[in-house]
Amino acid sequence: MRIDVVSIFPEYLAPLELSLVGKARTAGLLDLRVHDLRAWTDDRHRTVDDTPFGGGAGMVMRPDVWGRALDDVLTPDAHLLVPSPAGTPFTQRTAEAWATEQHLVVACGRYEGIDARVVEHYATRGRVTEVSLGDYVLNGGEVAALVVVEAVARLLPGVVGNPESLVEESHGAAGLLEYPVYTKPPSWQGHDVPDVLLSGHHARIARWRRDEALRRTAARRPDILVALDAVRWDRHDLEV
Ligand SMILES: N#Cc1c(-c2ccc3ccn(Cc4cccnc4)c3c2)n[nH]c1N
Repeated sequence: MRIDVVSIFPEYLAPLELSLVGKARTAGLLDLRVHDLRAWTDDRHRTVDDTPFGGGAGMVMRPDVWGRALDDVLTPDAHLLVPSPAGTPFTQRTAEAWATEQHLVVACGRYEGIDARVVEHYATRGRVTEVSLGDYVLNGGEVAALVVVEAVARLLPGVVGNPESLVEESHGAAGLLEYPVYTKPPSWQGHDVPDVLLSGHHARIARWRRDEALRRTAARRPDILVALDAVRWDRHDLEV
């Protein structure tokens, strides 16, 4: 998979050289390219923004600069992603879908956003998705680019050592929040690891983990349970 990220702060994406994503790049599983939008400016001040038509506070990113950049970076099968507070929510399901793509291009806006005609134009030439991390306001699209790249890259075959671990994660295949995890020592600061986890009884451990995942999901994210109409659970077991 190839992922291109275009930003006026390319150094914001430096953390993607570390850890799992860094290893995926070294192993040739991910071709990640980060570009400085200012490379496509046409003036000595390397201007990327201008005042908004219709007035209002802040500045808007110019369509011509973005157009030159995206014309260079996009390929025929690319999916253009534009982080935005007005975008559709990015979820694990989104990450799973995008992990099957050949080429993702992330256009990181700043200021008050990118001139709307950029999305309008490239939607006539290929797939474009305005995507949001959640209902809060960031200063630009770079954090979303970090999140999308990591969430997608870790799903690529060969990136995560044990693919089975992807199934039991929060929001994984079962859709529930993940159960609590423990390691040595068996007792710490007066807090003991649940006995069942020390029992070696795999069926009981699996049941305990399932119950804990359900309990956590019911307590913290009842919306997920409502959405998971396939999940059959007994309210009495949850005592919630
Ligand atoms: N994904 C995502 C986002 C963003 C986000 C993404 C891109 C840009 C480009 C500029 N801003 C600042 C800005 C602030 C207010 C209005 N319009 C724009 C961005 C915020 N905010 N919150 C999210 N979940």
